[in-house]
Amino acid sequence: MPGFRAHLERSLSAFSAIPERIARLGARAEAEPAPVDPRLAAAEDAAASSLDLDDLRGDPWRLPVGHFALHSGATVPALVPFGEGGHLALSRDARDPAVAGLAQTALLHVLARTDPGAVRVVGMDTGALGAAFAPFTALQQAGVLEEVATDAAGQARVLDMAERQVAEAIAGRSDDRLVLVVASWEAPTRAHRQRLDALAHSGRAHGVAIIACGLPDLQQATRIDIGESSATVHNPPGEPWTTGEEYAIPLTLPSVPSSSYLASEAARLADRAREAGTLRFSDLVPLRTGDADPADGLEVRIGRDRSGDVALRFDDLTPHWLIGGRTGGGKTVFLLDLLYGLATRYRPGDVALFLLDFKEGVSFSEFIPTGRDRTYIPHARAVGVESDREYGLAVLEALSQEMVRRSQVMKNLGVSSYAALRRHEEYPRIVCVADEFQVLLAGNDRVAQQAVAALETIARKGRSYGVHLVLASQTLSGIESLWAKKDSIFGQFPMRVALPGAKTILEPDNNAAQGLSLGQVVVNTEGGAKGADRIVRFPNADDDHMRAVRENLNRTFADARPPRIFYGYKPLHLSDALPGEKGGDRLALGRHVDVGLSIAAPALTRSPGRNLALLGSDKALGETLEAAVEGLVPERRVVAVDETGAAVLPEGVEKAASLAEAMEDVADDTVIAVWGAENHGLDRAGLTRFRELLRRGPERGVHILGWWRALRRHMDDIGGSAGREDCAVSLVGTIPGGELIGHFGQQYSHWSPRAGRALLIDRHSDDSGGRLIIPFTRPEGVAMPHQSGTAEERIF
Ligand SMILES: Nc1ncnc2c1ncn2[C@@H]1O[C@H](COP(=O)(O)OP(=O)(O)OP(=O)(O)O)[C@@H](O)[C@H]1O
Repeated sequence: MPGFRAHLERSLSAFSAIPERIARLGARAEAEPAPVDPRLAAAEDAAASSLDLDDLRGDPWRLPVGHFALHSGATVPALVPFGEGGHLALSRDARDPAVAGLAQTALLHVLARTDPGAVRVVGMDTGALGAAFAPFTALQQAGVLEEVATDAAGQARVLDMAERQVAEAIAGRSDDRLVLVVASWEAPTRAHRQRLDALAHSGRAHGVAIIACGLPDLQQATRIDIGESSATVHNPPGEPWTTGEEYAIPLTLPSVPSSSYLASEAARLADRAREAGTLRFSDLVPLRTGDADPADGLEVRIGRDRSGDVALRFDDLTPHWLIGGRTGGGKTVFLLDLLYGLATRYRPGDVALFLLDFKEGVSFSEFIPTGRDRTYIPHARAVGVESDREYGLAVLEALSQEMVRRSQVMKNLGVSSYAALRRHEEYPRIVCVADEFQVLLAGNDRVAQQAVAALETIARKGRSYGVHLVLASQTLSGIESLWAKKDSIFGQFPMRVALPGAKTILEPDNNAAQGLSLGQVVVNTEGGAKGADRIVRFPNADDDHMRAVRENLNRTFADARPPRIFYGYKPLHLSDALPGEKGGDRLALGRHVDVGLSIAAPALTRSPGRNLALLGSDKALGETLEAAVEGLVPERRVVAVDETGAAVLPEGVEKAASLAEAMEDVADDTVIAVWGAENHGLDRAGLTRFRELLRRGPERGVHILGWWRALRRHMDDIGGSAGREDCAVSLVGTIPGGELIGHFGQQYSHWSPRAGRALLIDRHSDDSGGRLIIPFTRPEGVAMPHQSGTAEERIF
């Protein structure tokens, strides 16, 4: 406002001439009241009337400190420069009610004339235990008055905060101001005093303004000496009012404000701050759908800090993020803010989300269709709910493969960055979020090792191909595999997001996350380094708004497919299989734990060894055999032998009373399925015949599918290691990996049985170590046949 500034300078220079004239009156002026020189009075009045008091009073950085009484009897408000214009230093501390009143009024003056959030306040009152701030409880509750120090530890904290403010301003990360009000300061230590002086020195230009009561010698301050009946104002540091040291017209301090006035004004300002600081989910996540360009990075608003809205980026500088916080600290909500923000800013063709949740509970249910709500986020390509570690690994490996694919395309196009690739091909940026990712890396087993390797590849190279990781965890301390690789992997995660209770997300010497409240987060884009922190407030998620966003997205992108969902806890049934996934020579056993949940269906071809052994005592394997058989009929002739008495045989299956009967004159293209094969009751000749069928059957379309509840019995029945190749496909249930080594080999020792999963070993495939599958089980509600006592007796 150059006009105003020029006007002010003119007015002030007129005022500054007055004391000079007083000075010329010499000693007479001091000795006894002289008759007023009418020219002086006229000059004072002229100067006073030329001031635009409305403008001056509206300036937050002109503190009202009382008024000057002119010789004519008129008064003019004293408004001293503050902030960049200097600090304010009063000769008495706020235990003097007049001083307290002045400091309190000055503070309210600043807050009332600046935008909410533009000024933070901290205080010290060690001499009166915070009494000077008592009327400002509402401001404290609203977070405007951030801390009042009443002891040495508090003083240190307040000085820390002010120093951080200076550092942030110097680094260009904040443009708000911090007002430090020292109401009283009992016996400051030398070190603390030096820190205050340093703050006074550099704070003026870098965002810290001090009102110092009882510290008249503070540097860079307009000093006011308070006498019994009046006060004297010294020259403001940046704006001399007079050629002398002090301003000769005495100052009358403002009358002491009532505490009820102070409290009601504080409450008004607190309400205003609260309202302005409340960021709603709908502010971050608009209903309309955006089409921002992902070429140079993804940007998403996640909340607000002191200087306004905060947007974070996935780009070359912050390609991968690490998020931490205690349970209940708001991690899920933060992720919802982030992901819904991305989904409303970018088209599904430009951003692809892969969401993995390794904890119990359904964090990502807001992205997928459910029974009650068919809407979903079309950007989500794959969602793992209570994911197996193997599923997480499969997703990471799929992302690595996608990077390889993109690298080949980029090579062909002669480009070396994702941004350049986007000029030719519309590959989406990929954001993969793994919640409680430490589960994936727990221990030092095969999955952990492979997951670390995949993470490392993506972390190192993802930025070039537009692939980004967000790893979230309640704790990082248990992640042995990752700690071992700490430097190599964590170094690739410059973006650190620390929620309340986060321990190891920031550097060990950085305690910025301490004292965060729910809804606040520390964002640090320098790998958690101390001093690079922004405290950001993010909104709570809103179910109704999320649903409205999903509905809108589903309307706008009606062609987008729903995400592939992996429910770690849900059983699968053959009835969910697509027509092309079963029948013919496909033996549908379940689904692989992979990104596409591909069908696990070994082929029953005429090659040697194409027989199946289901191994383990869990009843679910019997149900898997039921599904396998059901998938074959009616295309294949199936003869079933149930030695358990518990099988539910599908329609169209022929029954045989025993394996011996089933093996009589077997026609070509016949499948023999046996439940409880260890109870076959074959004699020596029968066993020979059985082994012969295993060996020679497949070439004429005859296959044996058998469920053995004991591995040793299976090994004996097929003739030990000599018959191993005759049964090339095995589905292993409850048998621990250690017991598999003898028959299958060392590479299967990793298998640890668990409910709802089985290990598919196909000696003719390339999968070293087998593949984890979710075997098909019997749909609930299928009646068990009457169980005969004899059958039961034979099992146990
Ligand atoms: N910004 C916020 N403002 C207000 N309330 C919030 C905010 N963020 C989270 N909450 C509330 O805090 C509670 C816990 O949040 P959330 O479920 O996100 O935590 P979490 O860290 O994911 O916990 P857990 O890991 O145990 O699931 C919820 O009731 C949520 O509504």
